[in-house]
Amino acid sequence: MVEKLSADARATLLRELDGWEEVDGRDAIIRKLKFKDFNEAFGFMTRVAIQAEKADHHPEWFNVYNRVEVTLTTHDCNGLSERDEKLAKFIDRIAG
Ligand SMILES: C[C@H](O)[C@H](O)[C@H]1CNC2=NC(N)=NC(=O)C2=N1
Repeated sequence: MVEKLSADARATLLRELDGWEEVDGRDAIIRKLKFKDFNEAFGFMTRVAIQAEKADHHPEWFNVYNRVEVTLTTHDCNGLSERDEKLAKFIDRIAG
């Protein structure tokens, strides 16, 4: 069972993260990233995919050439959980 973050934990998380925004109309966060080219973007996605599979927590994402948009939420609790926190922090570490 996965629990939603408390309102406090959620607010703290949004302050700690780098460039994430709340998604309109749903309990989710999105970060829009731009890379030098497709190779850099896909390299990033590969690293996130390996981490996501390990943690059994998967992003919703969109890619065109050098742009990647990552949306995080936890379907199992219909909102943000510690799983999103961990994956968002991983993404911030590797995105620089
Ligand atoms: C059965 C399996 O553990 C679940 O479906 C996992 C897989 N990946 C997931 N990813 C995300 N983003 N949210 C989930 O609730 C989720 N649940």
